[in-house]
Amino acid sequence: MAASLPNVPDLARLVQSMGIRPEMLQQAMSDPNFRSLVSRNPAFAGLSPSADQDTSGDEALSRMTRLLEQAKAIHLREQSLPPVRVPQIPASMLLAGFARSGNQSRNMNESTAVQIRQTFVGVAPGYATKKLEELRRVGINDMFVRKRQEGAYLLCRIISLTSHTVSVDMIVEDPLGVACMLAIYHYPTTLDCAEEQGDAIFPIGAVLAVREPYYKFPSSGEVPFIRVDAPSDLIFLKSHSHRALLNDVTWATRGPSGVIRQPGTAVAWKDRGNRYFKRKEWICAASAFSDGLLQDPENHLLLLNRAAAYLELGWFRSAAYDAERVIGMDLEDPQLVRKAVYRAAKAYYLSGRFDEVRRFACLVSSGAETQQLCQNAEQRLHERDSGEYDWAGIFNASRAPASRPDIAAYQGPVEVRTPKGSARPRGLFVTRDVKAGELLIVSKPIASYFPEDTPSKRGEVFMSFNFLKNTTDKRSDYALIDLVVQRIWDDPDLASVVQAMYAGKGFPAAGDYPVLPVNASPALLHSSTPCADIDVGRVEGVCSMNVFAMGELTFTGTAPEQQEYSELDHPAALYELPSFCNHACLPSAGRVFFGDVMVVRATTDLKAGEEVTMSYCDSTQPYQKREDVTQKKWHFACDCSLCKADLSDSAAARSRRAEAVNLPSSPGITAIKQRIAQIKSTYSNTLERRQCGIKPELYSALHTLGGAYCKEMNATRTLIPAKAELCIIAFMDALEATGLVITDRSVSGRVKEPSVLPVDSTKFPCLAHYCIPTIMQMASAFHAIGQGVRTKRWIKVAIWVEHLRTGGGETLFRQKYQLLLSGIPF
Ligand SMILES: C[S@@+](CC[C@H](N)C(=O)[O-])C[C@H]1O[C@@H](n2cnc3c(N)ncnc32)[C@H](O)[C@@H]1O
Repeated sequence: MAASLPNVPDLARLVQSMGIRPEMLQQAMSDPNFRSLVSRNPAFAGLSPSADQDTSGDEALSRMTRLLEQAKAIHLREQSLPPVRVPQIPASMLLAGFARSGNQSRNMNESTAVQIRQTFVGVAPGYATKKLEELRRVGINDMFVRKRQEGAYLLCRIISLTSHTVSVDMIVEDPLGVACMLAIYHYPTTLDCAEEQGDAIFPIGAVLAVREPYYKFPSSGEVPFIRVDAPSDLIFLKSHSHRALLNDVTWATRGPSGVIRQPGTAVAWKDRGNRYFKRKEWICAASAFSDGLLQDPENHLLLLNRAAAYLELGWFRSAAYDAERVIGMDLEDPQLVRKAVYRAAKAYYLSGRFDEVRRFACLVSSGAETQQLCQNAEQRLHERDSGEYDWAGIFNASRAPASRPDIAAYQGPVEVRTPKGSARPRGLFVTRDVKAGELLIVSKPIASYFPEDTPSKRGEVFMSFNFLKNTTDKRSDYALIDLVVQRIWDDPDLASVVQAMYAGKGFPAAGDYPVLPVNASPALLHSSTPCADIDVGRVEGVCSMNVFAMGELTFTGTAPEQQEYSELDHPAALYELPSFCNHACLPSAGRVFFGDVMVVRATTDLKAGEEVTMSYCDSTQPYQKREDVTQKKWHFACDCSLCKADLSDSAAARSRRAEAVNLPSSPGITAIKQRIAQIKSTYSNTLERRQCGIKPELYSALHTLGGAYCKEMNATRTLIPAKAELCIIAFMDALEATGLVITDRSVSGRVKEPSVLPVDSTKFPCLAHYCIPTIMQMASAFHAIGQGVRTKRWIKVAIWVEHLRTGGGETLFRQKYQLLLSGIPF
């Protein structure tokens, strides 16, 4: 039964105005993830799904896939049609319609408003690289719809307030008075900004040049609009150099009403900027200070304040430049000098240029805050150069929501290269022999997103259709693209790094890596213009192919501070070095996250020159599912030792195994045992299997069996030692299926060598992260039957595995598994 549209006034109109056809929404409503969000929203009261609407995960997935396919078909159809000219729509009509829909969304009551935000990834038509002076001016009526106007720019001015869904939209007019809607995507900080902030960034009356504009029809509707995907295509015509372009321009209309008078002096701009700053509207503040500096380029207060705004925006290069300029002015006021020194030091610190921070340690003019930064910088330099970290302290700090630990990045014995004389693609390799557990990389993200960063708008339903991956993405996946654009805004070297990263099929080959420093101007000339043209399409590709969901593969029990995220939004980040790591289902390296910091360690001994691989999928899934992920999303066939072992079994055996794994879960021990027997019978004793040494599907089933014994005893609240032993044996079998070599399988009697671990500690299990919960449950079972020595020995095994996986030894282990350890005297 199809879900009916929610009984919320304006929703239907809102949905329509966003280009979402009602039937598309109907289909989305049949997805359980989507519905779970909706059902938790009071605005959707009356829409709670009834039992007969429930669908299995697979069914929901195929519905979402159909929704995506429909959207893609509309997009492709539109692209296949020839460009057309359109009849002119009077500006007054456009303005009236736009104001009506804008007012509706502005007037929505925050608590009951339903906002459906739909967007697409993979539709950017390109980005402009030619300077404005090299382009010819066109008017709106000169443009064709469904066409990017190459070699041209549109001169226009804003004549409406803004409206905001995913893009910031407004009505603009050209000098002839012809109007159209302009939609700006990916402009820094606008994804979740308030309407008023949109109005301040794009104020009525502002004159803009849109380089190589793309005029298009909306996904539903007939009124075309100009879509700006690359925010660097947009130029605010403010500076003297740009004013020259306006000299011969006359405007046919008297201009819009509602223009807010611009400050006439640098001081007035400063005051305006300070007001924005207080409201944490950093980009508006930076723009106001920049405008003031256009009038008075040497104004130290404007430079100092702009440095503070840039720090908030993550534009550290320009923040340091502005602050250094103030330091260079030798001001007499010691307080101002102290501020300048601190802001410069902070900019270097936050951009990881810790050596630069050192410079400020001996300055008489530096205050206590700077001195503290200098001390911290010494600690960071030690981390960066030695790879020695206080992991327990970092773990503690990373328990806070949206944590971004203050530590240095580290590049251990690894390098990115393309293997010569091999079909292997470019990847990450060790430069010397390393041991299992050795630290390879500590990576701070290029950009990271936590749902907590943006206080969620109640009732928001964010749908991002990704045509590059053919997936319906989470809000985080889309938000990450904007954050990367924001980071690139002020960092030309980072732009080259992104250019050098894999962006997926359909993009020009990635550039060389490592990248050479870019010869660019030392800072932003104005906050509204990025340091380089931004290839947004490539940023989308890079984010799509390299995003990491932070927090995956961590297991600490259910710690109360662990944040629960909706299925539609979760923490996500983009990293530099880890993105060059190729995949293996049975990888040579594993990752853990401390907040948004990714730590990569070897999971096996590696000889110099061997490849560092990580798993892109759940390695306990059967071959077919893993292959599906690597082929469909990444377009390659994995040839790791696990895949070789699986392929050495017959195709029929692999199918039977997949079938057994996919059987609906049954809690009964007999059923689980049957499934184990079925799975076991599908593995052949081939050379490849023996070399690989693991049976992940069997691990999962045996772990479930051990858990079922525990559950049974918990349910009856009776401890039956014989059953506890069966449970322990199942867990041991499970651990052996992950490659752990157990040297003492005894479950009762005297322990012969209590000080020796009951495992071969020269053989580290590749699937270490799966082992910990199993070992901990087994230790609990030993504890329950009064086997104190065995309990301690197995916890020591867990510490050994966890240390090699995460570092931090017993101290970190105790903190991390506090909850699981509670009740076990250790
Ligand atoms: C995240 S990138 C990894 C780094 C990439 N090789 C590069 O040059 O930047 C993912 C892409 O690398 C390639 N790749 C990753 N693992 C692979 C493997 N095991 N075999 C072949 N190609 C692989 C695929 O093209 C995949 O889409």
